[in-house]
Amino acid sequence: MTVVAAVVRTVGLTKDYGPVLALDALTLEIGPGITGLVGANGAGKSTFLKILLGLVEPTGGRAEVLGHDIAAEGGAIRARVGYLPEHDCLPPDVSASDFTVHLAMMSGLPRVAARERAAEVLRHVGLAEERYRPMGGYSTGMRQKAKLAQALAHDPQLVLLDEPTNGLDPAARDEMLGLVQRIGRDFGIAVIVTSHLLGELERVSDHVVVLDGGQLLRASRTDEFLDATGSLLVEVLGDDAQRRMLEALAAAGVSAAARGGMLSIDVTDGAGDVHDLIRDTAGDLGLGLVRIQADHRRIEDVFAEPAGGAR
Ligand SMILES: Nc1ncnc2c1ncn2[C@@H]1O[C@H](COP(=O)(O)OP(=O)(O)OP(=O)(O)O)[C@@H](O)[C@H]1O
Repeated sequence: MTVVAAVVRTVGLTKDYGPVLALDALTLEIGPGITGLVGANGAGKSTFLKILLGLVEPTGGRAEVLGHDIAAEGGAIRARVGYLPEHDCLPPDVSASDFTVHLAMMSGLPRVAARERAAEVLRHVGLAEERYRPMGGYSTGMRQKAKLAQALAHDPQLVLLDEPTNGLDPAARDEMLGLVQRIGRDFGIAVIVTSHLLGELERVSDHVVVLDGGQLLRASRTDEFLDATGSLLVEVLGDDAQRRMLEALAAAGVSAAARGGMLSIDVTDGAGDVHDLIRDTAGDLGLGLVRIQADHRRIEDVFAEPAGGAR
């Protein structure tokens, strides 16, 4: 059996910025693959990534990245890890090509190899055409791609992506999530990607880690996380559709509640049976069944539950 080493391991990792406790004794292990790091604004996600890179010093605890101790081996870590920072960091007068070549050379690649590598990563992120234009004229989506390209320039084993979908419209967001998925699945690079939206990360992550107030709220495989939701969202159309559907389901012993224009239906006792029951009930009542979908948990719902894992 292959033993898969942890990509990141922390023990009691703590960071206070004076009175603000950004990370509160965080003990955590992150494996290979794509890990979504989720939490509300201020939960400590950016601080966590910056500590792993040696950009911020912890006030307590310890951490290892790819088996290297952050306190003693920052150089070795930065040589193997790529970073997409949350905030804008691109010089406006420089092209994505020059920027990426420059960073690849700073990481130790000779000029010719750096040029080849930059062209390759810029093509991967979809900036082949525009790569010679100054980045000041780029759209937000293009800027995020340029930030992603520089994170990949030195062929890292792990990339830390801080809110890569921030400020993107839905199409650009989908494209960025597709790129994140390719980096993890096709290139075999471990990815830790943050967002304040669980919904978008569950699509691409193998694992999800939820931080709240600098503490670990939950860490599990994404499919376990989704299973734990235990409910379906159902949309029905017709006269007084929601009330009639709720009554019929209650009579069949299934608990359900109205949520916005949808019904949230408990399926903890067997999703297959409940699917059939919903379809048949809507049919019997002469209602149009528009859709049945898994009830995707929102971050607020996770925070509303007691800490300590799945229900
Ligand atoms: N340099 C700093 N000085 C003082 N407080 C800070 C500093 N950086 C972060 N904080 C505080 O630490 C807490 C955690 O911030 P952090 O940026 O790590 O969270 P986050 O989950 O990444 O949120 P966001 O997405 O808003 O950046 C917040 O309360 C923040 O205000």
